[in-house]
Amino acid sequence: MFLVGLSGGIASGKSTVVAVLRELGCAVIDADVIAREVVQPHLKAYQQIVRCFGPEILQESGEINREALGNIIFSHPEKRRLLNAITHPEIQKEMLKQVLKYFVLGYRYVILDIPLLFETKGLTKFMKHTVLVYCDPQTQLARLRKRNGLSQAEAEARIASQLPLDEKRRLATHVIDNSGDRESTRQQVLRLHARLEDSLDFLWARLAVGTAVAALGGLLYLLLQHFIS
Ligand SMILES: CC(C)(COP(=O)(O)OP(=O)(O)OC[C@H]1O[C@@H](n2cnc3c(N)ncnc32)[C@H](O)[C@@H]1O)[C@@H](O)C(=O)NCCC(=O)NCCS
Ligand SMILES: Nc1ncnc2c1ncn2[C@@H]1O[C@H](COP(=O)(O)OP(=O)(O)OP(=O)(O)O)[C@@H](O)[C@H]1O
Repeated sequence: MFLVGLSGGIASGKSTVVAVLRELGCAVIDADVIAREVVQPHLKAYQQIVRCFGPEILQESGEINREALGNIIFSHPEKRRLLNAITHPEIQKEMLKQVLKYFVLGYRYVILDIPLLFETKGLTKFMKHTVLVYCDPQTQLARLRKRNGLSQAEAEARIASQLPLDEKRRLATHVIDNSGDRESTRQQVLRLHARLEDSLDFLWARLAVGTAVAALGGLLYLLLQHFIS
């Protein structure tokens, strides 16, 4: 089994690409979804967040007010580091559990959608492939502002809280450019999917060659034994 790390920048189109991969039957684990699950009331991370950020980041229901927490952490790097230190270990544990689940279910590769893949030290070494969902800076800013209803300054602060996409682009083994329309992105995802499936064929071919060589070696050994004795 191998892992494929998928990343991008905020609002660069990761979910849009993942939707196509899921349609194609791929197993995908979404770190943003897990990040929401691990901060449910009464879990360890929830209690730590309330202790560090105070009850003002809670909704009346007791759940975390994500908008309020986002406003704090995207404008204060030290608060962001604190939130990351609380949530990331829990997110990583849950992701590992889900990888094992897919392994047991017989999936031969799993796609991990991790927004901070390239920012998190040592994470890419577990990935056979890394995919960057790229988007040009003006389009990224416009899509983020529109989706989240943010001012120019708020959107820029969120983008600046991550490594620039041009830098991530150099670190990835595959790039999907989502600056254009959805159909152009879909075509690129279909090509990526074909390559992932091809690398599976390559793995099976290596396994088959390895088995054949071992079998021939065994046969040769038996023949030699027969003729020597
Ligand atoms: C700050 C929070 C409450 C904002 O919640 P909200 O529902 O508004 O946004 P959502 O979770 O859907 O994230 C949207 C995008 O923001 C970016 N983002 C989220 N957290 C961070 C972070 N700590 N640093 C930089 N970018 C981040 C990512 O690109 C992500 O895809 C939430 O993102 C959070 O709890 N973040 C900390 C956990 C984390 O690092 N998540 C990223 C996946 S590992
Ligand atoms: N090719 C496209 N053309 C037009 N709009 C798009 C395109 N791709 C994505 N969008 C829109 O841009 C916004 C961001 O896309 P998406 O949610 O896929 O990004 P993301 O990287 O998953 O975001 P996040 O940072 O929240 O995880 C969404 O409102 C989406 O509908």
